[in-house]
Amino acid sequence: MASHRFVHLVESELIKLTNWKEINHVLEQAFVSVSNKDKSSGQPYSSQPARSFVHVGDAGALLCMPAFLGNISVKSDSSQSNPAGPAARTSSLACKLITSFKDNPSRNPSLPDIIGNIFLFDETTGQLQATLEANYLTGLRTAAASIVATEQVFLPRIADKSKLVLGIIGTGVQGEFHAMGFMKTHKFVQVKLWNRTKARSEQLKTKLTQLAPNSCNPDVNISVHDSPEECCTNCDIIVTATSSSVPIVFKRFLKQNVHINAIGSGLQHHTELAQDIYDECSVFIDYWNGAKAELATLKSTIVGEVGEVVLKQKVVPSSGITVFQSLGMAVEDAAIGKLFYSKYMEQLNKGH
Ligand SMILES: NC(=O)C1=CN([C@@H]2O[C@H](COP(=O)(O)OP(=O)(O)OC[C@H]3O[C@@H](n4cnc5c(N)ncnc54)[C@H](OP(=O)(O)O)[C@@H]3O)[C@@H](O)[C@H]2O)C=CC1
Ligand SMILES: O=C([O-])C1=[NH+]CCC1
Repeated sequence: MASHRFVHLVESELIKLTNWKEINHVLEQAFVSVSNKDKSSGQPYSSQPARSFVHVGDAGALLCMPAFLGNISVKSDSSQSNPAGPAARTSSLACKLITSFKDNPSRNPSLPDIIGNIFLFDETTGQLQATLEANYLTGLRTAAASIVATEQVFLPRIADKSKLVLGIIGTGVQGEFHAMGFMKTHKFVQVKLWNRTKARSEQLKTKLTQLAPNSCNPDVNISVHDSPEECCTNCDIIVTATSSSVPIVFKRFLKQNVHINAIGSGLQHHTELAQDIYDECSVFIDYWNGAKAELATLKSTIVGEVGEVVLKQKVVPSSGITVFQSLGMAVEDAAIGKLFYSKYMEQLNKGH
């Protein structure tokens, strides 16, 4: 067997390699890959079954998320050494194993709700190439998925993009990654925060205030709110990132043209928003295979996959409420795993 080098990438290493534009670029391709049914089209393609769950009583679950992602560029055309040429294409074979144990944050000492690793394989030989700690990467890729979905589904209908207000409902790990990713890549005049435990949204406000000078709007106003209603008022874009099994956002809280990225999961993956929102909105999803399994009880109009929008196979509404119902999918992990591994190896080969 050919010898090969195996690496384990820990969070401190991954933090140094983080670039939101590159992450959004590979996430967009992950979306495209699941909607592209024509391998010869020159677009990314993928193979990804619905993920499997092993439940540990009521305590938690182990999720197994394998995927193959073909014909992706980990660098955008503009960021490669020869920007005039097409970005080099590669592929990624990966499996994320991740546990979710809802009581972990309240343990002493506290532990994350989700704990995972991405296993990255050589796509020619099948050898294990790398393992990457996946708590940080799951935060990044879930936020990037919401950012790409917002760009595709919502921003085309907004004429003036200079006065946007962002609301974050649930300022845990995911809420924090979403606030940071959106502020790094889009201009907001205000970022509004609400969390069940208020101290946690105050802490995030402090972090975001420090980040603001390096965000798209150094003068952004960051505010903490006492109720989900107060937080959602006047928001253009909302992120719900809680483990609530009962609705916390209702239609009466919302502006007419709002876009919601609903990423949290309680007993079901669609419990954070009230039925009166689902009765009226257009829902976009990450992948049909997952939605058939995990959104079977959702009563709403599912328009299509975000990748179908990128490929112009589905049209987005020109007004009204839109929801990106994010389940999270294995190709997102395969994409971000390959991006970070490639960047790490490139630096290693340059002798850094
Ligand atoms: N779609 C996707 O791709 C992904 C989805 N997720 C899901 O996102 C959610 C958040 O994950 P993460 O940020 O890592 O977890 P954290 O434990 O860091 O945060 C959980 C958040 O949920 C809040 N919360 C929990 N229960 C309730 C409730 N009953 N009412 C209101 N708020 C509540 C917590 O508030 P408090 O601080 O008061 O406890 C906290 O803000 C989880 O459901 C997770 O499964 C995670 C990864 C990927
Ligand atoms: O996609 C993902 O990694 C997860 N979705 C819910 C918990 C973890």
